[in-house]
Amino acid sequence: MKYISTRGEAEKLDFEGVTLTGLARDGGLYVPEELPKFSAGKIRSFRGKPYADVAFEVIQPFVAGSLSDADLKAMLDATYGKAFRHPAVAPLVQLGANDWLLELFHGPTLAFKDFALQLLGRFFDHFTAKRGQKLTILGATSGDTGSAAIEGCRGRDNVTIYMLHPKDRVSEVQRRQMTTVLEDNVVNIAVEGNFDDCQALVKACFNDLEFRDRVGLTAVNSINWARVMAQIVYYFTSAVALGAPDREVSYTVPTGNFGDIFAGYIAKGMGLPVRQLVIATNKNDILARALQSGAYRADGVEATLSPSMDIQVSSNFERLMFDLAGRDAAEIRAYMDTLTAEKGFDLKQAHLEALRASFAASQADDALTAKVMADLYKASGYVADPHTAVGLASAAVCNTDPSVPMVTLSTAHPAKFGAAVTEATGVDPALPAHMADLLSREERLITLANDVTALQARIEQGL
Ligand SMILES: Cc1ncc(COP(=O)(O)O)c(C=O)c1O
Ligand SMILES: N[C@@H](CCOP(=O)(O)O)C(=O)O
Repeated sequence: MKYISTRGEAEKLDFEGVTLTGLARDGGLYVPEELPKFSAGKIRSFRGKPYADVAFEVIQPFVAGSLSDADLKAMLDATYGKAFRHPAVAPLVQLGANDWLLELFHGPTLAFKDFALQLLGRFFDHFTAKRGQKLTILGATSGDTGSAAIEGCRGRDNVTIYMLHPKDRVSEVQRRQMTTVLEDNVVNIAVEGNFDDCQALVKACFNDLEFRDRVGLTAVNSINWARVMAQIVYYFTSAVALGAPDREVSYTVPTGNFGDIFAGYIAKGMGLPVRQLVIATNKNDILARALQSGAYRADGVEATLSPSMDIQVSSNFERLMFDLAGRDAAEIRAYMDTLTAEKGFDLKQAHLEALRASFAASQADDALTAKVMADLYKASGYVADPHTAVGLASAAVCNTDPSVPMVTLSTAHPAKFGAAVTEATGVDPALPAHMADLLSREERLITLANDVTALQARIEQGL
C-alpha cells in the first residue's frame, strides 16, 4: 500500500513512512493511493469475531509491506485484548427502537482516542527499534488526544512527547490525566490560546522542514494517517452487529477535527453499507455552516460544554476535500492558500454538491446539549457525556429514515466532564477505579505564549 499527499508535492510513502512522518512535507495530509474494497461475503465473515480479529482484517491491507501479519496480529491482540475494560471493546447500547450508542470510552483514558493511540504507540516502538531512531512527538489537544497519546507513549525509550493544550480550556479531569504523568519523556505545555492556536503551532513546526528534520518530529494527531486507519474498525464491528452487509446502518459523529467521521467515510468507501453520515457540531460549527452555505470560514473558537470539539479549523476536512475535488491536488493547494490568506474559502458548487451527497450536518448549542443529557437521564437512567449529547441532538434532527439503525458515537466517558454532567442531570459520574485518586495526584506542566519560536526553543532544549 502506498500513500499520497493531498497537496501532490510530497513523495509517496509506505505505511511505515507515513506513520513516522505525520504531516506530509508539502503541508498536505497522507491518504491511501487506493482504498481496499471488501466484498459482502468478506464483511459478513466478521460476524461474531472478536474485535482484535476484525481489526486485523480491516487494517492489514493498509499496512501491507510495512508490517508482517504476525507482528500486526501481536500488536492488535495486545491493544484490544488487555487495554480495554469492556469485553466487546466497543459495545453497542440500545436507546430506542432503532437508535444506538456506540460506546468508545472503555480504554485507559476514557475517550475514543485510545482505539488509535494505544496502537500508534506500538507502531512507533516497532518502527523506531527497527530503524534505531529516536522521535520527537508534537501534538495539540483540546483534551482527549493529549492523555491518550501520553498514555500510549509514556516511558517508551525512543520517543519524547510534547503535548500542547489550550490553557484553562480543558476540563480538570482532562488536564490532570495529562499533567499527572510524570515520566521524563512527557512534557505538557499549556498554551496561552485556543485549540486552533495549538494546532497551528504544531503545523508551523512541521512546515519548518529544517527544524522538523533536526528534532525528528512526528505526529500523534489525526493528521497522522495511522490514527484514522485504526478508527475505521469500529464502524465495521458495529455495522456487522446490526446486520451489515445485509442491512444499511447510519452514523452520527460528534465532530471537531473531522478524523472520526472521516474514518466512517473510508469504511463506506471500502464497501460497508452506510446510509447516512451525520456531522454533529457544537457552537463551533464551521463544518455544519460549510455544508449549508458552501462557505468554510472560521469565526473564532467559543468555549462550550463539549470542550474537546471547540475547534474551527478541522484538519481532516482537507482529506475529504481531496476526494470531493476528484483527487486534484492543485485544487487543494488553491483552497489551502486561500484559507491561509483569507481565513476561509468558498467551496466550488460541484464540490459542495459532492459534500452534501455524502454528509448531513447539524449543530447543538450548550442549552440543547444540557437538555439532551437531562432528558436521556430522565427517560432511561443513561448518563451521556456532553460530546455524545451533541451527537444525539444532531441524530434526532438529521435522521431521514427511522427504519435504518442510527448509531451515535459515544466518544467520551461522562466522568471526564463531571461538572457539565452534574449540572444537567444531578448525577456526579464516578471515575473508574484506576483513576479514583486522579484529583490528588501531583501535576507537572509548563506554560508558553502562543509563539512558535518559544515552542521550538523549548523542544530543542530537551534534545
Ligand atoms: C470526546 C470527543 N468527541 C468528539 C471529538 C471530535 O472528533 P474528531 O476530532 O475526530 O472530529 C473529540 C476530539 O477530537 C473528542 O475528544
Ligand atoms: N478533540 C481532539 C482534538 C485533536 O484531534 P485529533 O483527533 O486530530 O488528535 C482532542 O481531544 O485533543
